[in-house]
Amino acid sequence: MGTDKAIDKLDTIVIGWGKGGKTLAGVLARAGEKVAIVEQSAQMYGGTCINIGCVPTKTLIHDAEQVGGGEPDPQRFERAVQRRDDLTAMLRAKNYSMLNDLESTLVITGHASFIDPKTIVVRTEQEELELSAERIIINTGAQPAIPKIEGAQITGRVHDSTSIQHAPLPASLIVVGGGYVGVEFASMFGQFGSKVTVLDRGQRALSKEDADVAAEVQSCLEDANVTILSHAQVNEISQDDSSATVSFEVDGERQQLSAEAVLVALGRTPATDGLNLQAAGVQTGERGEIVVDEFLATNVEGIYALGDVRGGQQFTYVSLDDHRVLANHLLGDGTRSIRDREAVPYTIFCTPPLSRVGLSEDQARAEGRDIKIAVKKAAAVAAMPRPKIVGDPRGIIKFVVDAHSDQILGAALMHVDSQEVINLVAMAIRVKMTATQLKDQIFTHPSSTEAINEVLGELR
Ligand SMILES: Cc1cc2nc3c(=O)[nH]c(=O)nc-3n(C[C@H](O)[C@H](O)[C@H](O)COP(=O)(O)OP(=O)(O)OC[C@H]3O[C@@H](n4cnc5c(N)ncnc54)[C@H](O)[C@@H]3O)c2cc1C
Ligand SMILES: NC(=O)c1ccc[n+]([C@@H]2O[C@H](COP(=O)([O-])OP(=O)(O)OC[C@H]3O[C@@H](n4cnc5c(N)ncnc54)[C@H](O)[C@@H]3O)[C@@H](O)[C@H]2O)c1
Repeated sequence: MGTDKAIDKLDTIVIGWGKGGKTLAGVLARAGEKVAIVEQSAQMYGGTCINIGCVPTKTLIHDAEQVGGGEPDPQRFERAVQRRDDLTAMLRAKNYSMLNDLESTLVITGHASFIDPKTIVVRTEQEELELSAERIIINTGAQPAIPKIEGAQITGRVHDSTSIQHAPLPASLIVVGGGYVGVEFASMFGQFGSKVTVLDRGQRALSKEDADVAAEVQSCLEDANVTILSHAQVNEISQDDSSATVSFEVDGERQQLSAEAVLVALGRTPATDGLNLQAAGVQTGERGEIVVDEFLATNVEGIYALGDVRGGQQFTYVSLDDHRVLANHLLGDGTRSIRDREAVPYTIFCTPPLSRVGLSEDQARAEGRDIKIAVKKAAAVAAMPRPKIVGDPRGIIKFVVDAHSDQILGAALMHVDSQEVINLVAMAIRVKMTATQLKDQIFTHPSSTEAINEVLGELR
């Protein structure tokens, strides 16, 4: 698929098919603009989320949860991989036609780089194309960070989050990095039967979470065949025909572990290499991120950036909201800004999922706030039969509330369906609902949401 339409003069070029950029391309085209979207790989129409990020990983996690541990079953894993591939192929094709079917949108498959502030060159499989437009929007996402660890190059038994999705089910796996990617893959492979060890340099697992919440996650990971080693500073990775070995230090003591495969998950770096931003004069920051103002404008007139490439929180829904800010700035009344976001929640899809919004107890205390806490293990919530019905009553539910105003400051929900319930809590925070008002809402039954009635009754 390449350039099958001729559009004489472009108004906007979008570089990279990320969530925000593709949505904005559609909005601008429907508003009458002539738009080109440039994506470097036909396997990436639709961007990271649907091809190598959220959707494929959550599909595998869902299927792993149906297995729930035991001996590795490669055939079952292969069936899950096939289901994932079918789903991502369907979404990729749909994404392609969503833009390509628009009369005034040109889809170009090739790698883009700047020649000057209004012009890019696109290297397709067949040719080099020069494209110019008054407005250029950069939405090239992020890529796995390459750590300064000897032997950490992605080859053979050493993987990043993309390559491991195409590797056979390992009997044993070492995950370097206990962040989102590390925890999700550890939990997933553990439930498919791999013996998993996570090495993280943090003081304890999930060190950004309160100790009681992190302990619950760690306990559920242990149920899933996963061991977490904290304070682990990885120095070297080596591999041969049969295994890979990771050398690391814990409190100055040198240790080694071997496994069939290693996953390196040490963050994602804004994808600005190869864009030749100097030719356009676009300013970047310390991590290579494109520097933008609150309306997503770069320092160069007519050039904007959105999504992971501009630094900030790396979530699909943040990239999507970036598109709302930019659309409002370009076509609307200009009142939206990335600074007006409040209570942005997140979910780490371990099993059961951990979802968070706002302040943790530790953060609230560090800010010197006078707070009340409500906390209960999910299994102890009498009026929440849903997790028991679906067979996983594990987890913890915690609310942090201002002792004087009764405003909800934050929540940590770790239980079945928490990825849904957290959105309701986030909205309650945004509309400034008090904890008492939220506690007394009517919720459906049997649902996971109704735990809120009981847990918020425990505030003290
Ligand atoms: C394994 C994994 C799981 C994740 N799970 C979640 C999750 O559950 N929930 C969540 O919200 N977020 C998740 N994320 C993060 C989320 O995927 C990203 O934050 C989001 O996809 C970023 O979107 P974006 O709009 O910045 O661009 P992307 O979707 O990253 O798109 C950028 C596109 O630009 C293309 N490109 C790059 N350079 C060029 C160039 N020079 N020329 C042409 N094209 C180029 C790339 O090929 C890519 O398709 C996950 C990420 C990973 C890696
Ligand atoms: N469910 C989701 O929303 C989801 C899922 C996956 C990824 N993501 C996004 O992708 C981004 C990247 O995820 P990630 O997990 O790669 O990065 P991350 O920043 O979340 O985690 C990296 C981890 O590696 C550890 N670390 C760093 N250097 C180390 C070293 N040398 N030795 C040992 N440990 C080290 C850090 O302490 C940290 O815990 C996330 O920030 C997130 O925004 C989101």
